[in-house]
Amino acid sequence: MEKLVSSWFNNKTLPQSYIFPPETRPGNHIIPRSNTIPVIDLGNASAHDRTLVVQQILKASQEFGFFQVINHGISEDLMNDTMNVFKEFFELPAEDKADLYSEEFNRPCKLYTSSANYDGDKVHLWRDSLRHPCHPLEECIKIWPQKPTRYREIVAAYSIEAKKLGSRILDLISEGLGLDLGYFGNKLSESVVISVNHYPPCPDPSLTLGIAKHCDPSLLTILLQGDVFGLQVLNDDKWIGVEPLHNAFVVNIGHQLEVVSNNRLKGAEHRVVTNSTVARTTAAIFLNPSEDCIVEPAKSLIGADECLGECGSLFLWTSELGKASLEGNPTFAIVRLLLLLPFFIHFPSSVLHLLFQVFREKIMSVADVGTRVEEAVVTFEGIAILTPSVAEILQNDDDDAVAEILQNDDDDAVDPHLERIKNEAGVNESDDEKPAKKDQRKEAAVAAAASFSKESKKKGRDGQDDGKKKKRKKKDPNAPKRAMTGFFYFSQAEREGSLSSTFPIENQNNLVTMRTLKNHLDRTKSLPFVKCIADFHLLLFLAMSNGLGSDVLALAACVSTETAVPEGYHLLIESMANTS
Ligand SMILES: O=C(O)CCC(=O)C(=O)O
Ligand SMILES: [Fe+2]
Repeated sequence: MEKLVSSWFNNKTLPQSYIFPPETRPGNHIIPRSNTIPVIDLGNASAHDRTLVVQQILKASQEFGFFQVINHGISEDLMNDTMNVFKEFFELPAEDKADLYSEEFNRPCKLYTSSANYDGDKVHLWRDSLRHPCHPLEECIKIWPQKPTRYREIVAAYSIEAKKLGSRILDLISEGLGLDLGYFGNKLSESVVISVNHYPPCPDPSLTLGIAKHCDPSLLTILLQGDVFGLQVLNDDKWIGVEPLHNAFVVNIGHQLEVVSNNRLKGAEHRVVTNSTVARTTAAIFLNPSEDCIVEPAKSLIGADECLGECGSLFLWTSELGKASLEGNPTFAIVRLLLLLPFFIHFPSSVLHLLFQVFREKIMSVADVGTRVEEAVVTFEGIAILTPSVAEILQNDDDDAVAEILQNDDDDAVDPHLERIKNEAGVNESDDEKPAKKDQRKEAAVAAAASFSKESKKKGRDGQDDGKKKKRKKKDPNAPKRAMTGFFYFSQAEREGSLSSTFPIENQNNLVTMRTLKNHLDRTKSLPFVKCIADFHLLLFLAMSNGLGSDVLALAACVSTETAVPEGYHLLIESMANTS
């Protein structure tokens, strides 16, 4: 509680831990506040000008990823009441807020400061935040703050209206994209979370940030920004200040909408600067897909030249998006990749798991996370586990194998991943989790287990495709421990940290060339070749260079099963490296 900026900021100079490095701090130059971000009059949307409004929204979403809406149908009184009740909340005496303060990542309703991972912050953010779910209301409202006394009543009314507004805007977007009306309804926008930000006056706004540069991992965000300036959007490499407009909402496209729109719409990076005179309070409503929702590009938006599942298009897609944001903050590039990977990949599921593991580790290791990265990872994991390919496997697979995996509780198991699956499935679980949550987790674990069992049945122990179903033998308790499959090998290796992804990631400071490849091969030459190439970024680099292209799939399969790389590929890669 004493870590909250609002608990200690008075009369202090800016502590070192809040000072951003020169390249990311706002500095002293004045960012113009302008009305460049389009302002769209939704009052016109119901009349004959609907098509025009649809076009304006689409254009703004493509060019800026941001727009403001006026005449949106939410009353001025409700907007004012909501803003006031949030301000009053932050002004409450400490003892009235103490119960809500938490540093626990998963606590659904919590008051916290800086990011969701205060101890992991490289630099702290100059903000306190109250965050909680808003839907379904009857369930959520019970955990909301009880003070100020009108909090629940006002925020309930507000969150219902904000969700309705979000759905209206999503309907206009679906119309613009040529999708069925209601395409974004139901699961895609079912989860509603509010994040109330409070930025106290700051002793030196040039050195710190309220929120570091980020892109929202939501589907759509609706922001009540009040009348104090602070939000800036990155456009064409320049920061634009978003002018606070009376009675307007700021709307922005999140990562999930980028994915569904197959990158037709873009989620822009934005940040929050502080000021030295007045506190700023804002409330962002995030419309997110529900946990069990499959998020994928709408079929009708996939062009004829974008062949899903082909390695080439995967890499094209990701590298294009990746490069754009690598220039700024590599974390967000990784998050983008995470969100996109499952839909563009037909790697065997074991390789897919491996990639996820590597990415996850990478995200966690990039310290400059700004905010919300963890949430993106959580969202991603929900999505990843329910990728269409896994769903398909589930439909066709025999349940015996899955059940057997889940019920096998002997603890000589050498498979850390299996342990994780079992834990996720609640085997031996004695906690008091809610049954619905448990069911969801179980489903997810069954999906993960099914994908594993399918792969291992298909491939056999030695990684060769034998196509035949093996009869399961009864287990001999004295038998030696079985060898690990490639999949488990990597899970284990990752746990022990030996699957460190050492091949450099291309970004503006790091140009990855054939020379880089040569250095990497020289450094790892004492290892079997398959281990030298067991690195996602190396595989990515190979896929993007002329010469290997979609053959990288075959290499990835060798990596996943830890089988020898065919001599031809080995020689080809060596000779590519030697051209440096
Ligand atoms: O407070 C603001 O102006 C923006 C907040 C924001 O970007 C967020 O909560 O994701
Ligand atoms: Fe944001």
